Parts: sequence; structure tokens; C-alpha cells
Amino acid sequence: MKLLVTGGAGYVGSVVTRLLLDAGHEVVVLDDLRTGHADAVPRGATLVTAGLADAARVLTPGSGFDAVLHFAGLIAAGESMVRPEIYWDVNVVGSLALLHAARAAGVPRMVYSSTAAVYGNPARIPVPETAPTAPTNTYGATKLAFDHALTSEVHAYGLAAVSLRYFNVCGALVRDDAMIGERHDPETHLIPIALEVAAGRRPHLEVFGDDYDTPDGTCVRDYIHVADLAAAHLLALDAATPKEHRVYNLGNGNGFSNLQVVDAVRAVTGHPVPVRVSPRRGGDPAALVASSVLARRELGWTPARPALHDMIGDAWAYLRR
Ligand SMILES: NC(=O)c1ccc[n+]([C@@H]2O[C@H](COP(=O)([O-])OP(=O)(O)OC[C@H]3O[C@@H](n4cnc5c(N)ncnc54)[C@H](O)[C@@H]3O)[C@@H](O)[C@H]2O)c1
Ligand SMILES: O=c1ccn([C@@H]2O[C@H](COP(=O)(O)OP(=O)(O)O[C@H]3O[C@H](CO)[C@H](O)[C@H](O)[C@H]3O)[C@@H](O)[C@H]2O)c(=O)[nH]1
Repeated sequence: MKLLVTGGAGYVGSVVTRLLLDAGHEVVVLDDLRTGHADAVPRGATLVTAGLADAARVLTPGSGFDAVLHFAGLIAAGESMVRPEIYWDVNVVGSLALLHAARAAGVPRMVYSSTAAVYGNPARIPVPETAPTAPTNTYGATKLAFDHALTSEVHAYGLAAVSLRYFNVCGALVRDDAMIGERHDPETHLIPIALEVAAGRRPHLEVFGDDYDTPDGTCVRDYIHVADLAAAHLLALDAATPKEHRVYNLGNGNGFSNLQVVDAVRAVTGHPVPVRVSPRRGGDPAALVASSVLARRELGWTPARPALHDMIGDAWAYLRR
């Protein structure tokens, strides 16, 4: 297939691009490099350095794209509470421009990076796709808004859409021919920050809040290896069906508290990770754990690296590359 990957210079998008190229697809990456890196775009893909607002420059009538995989966006839940306007602008206004361009170009399929953050504080865990959506942060609200836009598009124009709701992505693609991992600057995610502390690049880790209603008082998350997540995108592309908006949660179904993650980082690296407890970060849900039964059943998705220690080990290998 001929595929447009938005955000293909970012963490998840670059790993998915690698797998798409391996599978023999033709890939064009659209990325304005605001948080991504040109050298993260795997060899074999064509990079167009442009924003979502200019998607019509690539998605021209007659361009012949078979699908768009839409990763581009702003991703930091904490930042979204203090700079909400940029989240609405990029994640909603930008994504709508992409959708308009895709419609005008006659693209039949779209696979979208949605998020666990759409569920807010779920009433029960693990969270199925049928759980009510009630985001606690602006990031989740903006991602959910575009999920709704996709549903409308499917009903009105017959698009084949799949929203993949990732839980917490970590790890790296570690292969002899490809080493791709997380390179956010500044980094905001727990595992890469804890690894930077283990590597001696930061003095300590701030743990945001220890007074949540969880077993040890710190937030609980469900971590998924980026390579397993990437594999689900190829399955979603095949499963996309005209006039259907499918939604799948992607996680391993195991919750780890922030302090348990820190312990795992200490165990994997063999280095100390000093911790300081600081106040809660605005907008953080207490606990998010996925039910991915539907993805396993309908997509045939089976995670190959579900163990937290393996994910941390691969992220550690990437950091020390
Ligand atoms: N990383 C996670 O844990 C996680 C969890 C759930 C969902 N997601 C979703 O997955 C997607 C990818 O996340 P990631 O971790 O790879 O993020 P990332 O920041 O590494 O990658 C995002 C990419 O999008 C590009 N981009 C941003 N705004 C753009 C715009 N307006 N026009 C063109 N390019 C633009 C950036 O330059 C970057 O290369 C996002 O949509 C995010 O919401 C991520
Ligand atoms: O220095 C840090 C960084 C994070 N945390 C805590 O670690 C947990 C996980 O935080 P992350 O920032 O790593 O991840 P989030 O759960 O906030 O969000 C991530 O996963 C979501 C889905 O669950 C999203 O989609 C989002 O894009 C992605 O950033 C939270 O309790 C956070 O407060 C710390 O204590 N200290």
C-alpha cells in the first residue's frame, strides 16, 4: 500500500514506519519536526517536512494514498493543563485539516493514535472500550475530540477508521539493523526519566504525588512495548473496514505503580534511582489499566514482549547505544 504516516519522525511513528517498510509498503512521512527528528525517519521512507495544516500539499487528488496513519500531535498530559491552547490547535484543528485533505484526496482508510487518557478515572479496571470517556486532562480531551470527528466521518462519508487507544508506551526497537527509541526533549515520561537518573544524567526522580487511592499511593499505569504497539498498527490497517470506526485498547492488562516502576528500573540497570516525592501533577488519573481482549480477538494481536523488565531493558539498551 501507499501510506502517509503523520508524526513519523517521532517515537511511535518512526517504529511503525520501520515495520511498514519491512512489510513492503511505500511510506511518506509528514512531520514538521517540532518534537521529532529527521534522522529518526527510517531509511526508505520519504520525509515531507510540513505541518498537519499543510497536509493537502501531500494529499493531493490523484496522489493515490491507500491509508493515513495519524501519529502527529502533542502528547504531554501535564503540559496540556498549563498550555491547553496548543493542544486544541495541534491535536484538533491540525487533525481536522488532515481529515479534510484525506477526504478530498479520496483516502479510504485512517488509523489514529488515540489514548487511554480519554477514559479519565475509569470506574473499573481493566478498562474495556465500552467504558465511559471522561478525560481528566486537556490532552485526553483533545484526543477524544478527534475520535468523535472520525466517527462522524465514518458515518457521513464511509471512511474505514481504526482508533488505537494506547496505554503507556515504552521500550525501544532493538534489532541489529534498527535501533529506534524515545527521544523527547524535554522528556516527560516516567521510564526514560528514571533511566536518565540511573545513568547519572539527572540527580533524582520526582515522583508526582503519593496520596492517590492506590496500593502505595502513587499512580498506576499499564506499560506496552513500542514494538508490540507498532505491530498492532499493521493488523489494524488490514482490519479497517469501510463505514466502520473500530476502537481498540492496547495494553498488557498489568498495572504498575510509579514506585514499582522505579524498583524495576533499579533492578534492570543495577544502578540507584534516588526519588523525591513532590505534589501531584495536574490532570493525572490515579490508575489506568487496559483490557485488550478485543484487540486480541478481532485483530489477532499478541504482545511478544509483555514483561515490564524487558521493556525497561530495551529502553536502557537504547539509552546506552
Ligand atoms: N507515547 C505514549 O505513551 C503515547 C500514549 C498514548 C497515545 N500516544 C499518541 O501516539 C502519538 C505519537 O506519540 P509519540 O510518543 O510518538 O510522540 P512524539 O512526540 O515522539 O511524536 C509526535 C510527532 O508528531 C510531530 N508533530 C507534532 N505536531 C505536528 C504537526 N502539527 N504537524 C506535523 N507534525 C507534527 C512531531 O514533530 C513528532 O515527530 C501521539 O498522537 C500520541 O497522542 C502516545
Ligand atoms: O518525572 C516524572 C514523570 C512522570 N511521573 C508520573 O508517572 C506516571 C506516568 O506519567 P507519564 O508522563 O510517563 O505518562 P502519562 O500516563 O501521563 O501519559 C502517557 O500515557 C497516556 C496514556 O495513558 C498518554 O496517552 C500520553 O501520551 C502519555 O504521555 C504519572 O503518574 C506521572 O505523574 C512522575 O512521577 N515523575
